[in-house]
Amino acid sequence: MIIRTIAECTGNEREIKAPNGNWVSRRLLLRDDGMGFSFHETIIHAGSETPIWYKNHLEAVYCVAGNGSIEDLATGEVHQIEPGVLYALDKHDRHILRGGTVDMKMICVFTPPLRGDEVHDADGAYQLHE
Ligand SMILES: CC(=O)NCC[C@H](N)C(=O)O
Repeated sequence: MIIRTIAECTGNEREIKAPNGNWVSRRLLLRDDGMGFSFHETIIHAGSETPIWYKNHLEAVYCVAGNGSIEDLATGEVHQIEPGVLYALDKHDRHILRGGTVDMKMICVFTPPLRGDEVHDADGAYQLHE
């Protein structure tokens, strides 16, 4: 059994900050934990705008605090995000994630699991690692 706290994933190699400052991700479960997915708490900063395209991963995201929106770039639809809202990128959906008036706290699950040091590339994707 794995027991891990958010404090243990803060201020060390499990905490990854976006190079552009838009988000911080605390990675509670990673590939080496052997669960088959990774599990993160991500803070999306208020007012930020991040184009994302996880072409190599599926991601589910559940909002537990704050507000913002997600724009589906295939349809142009914009969905508001607030606590209790989940979105799942089941089609590797290209999107723009926007922070709202206050920081958003999201719980994120990735499959395949992240190794831990990933940051977005120019397309807003994470690379796959062997
Ligand atoms: C919601 C989202 O994808 N934000 C970017 C960071 C990502 N969740 C991560 O934890 O690496």
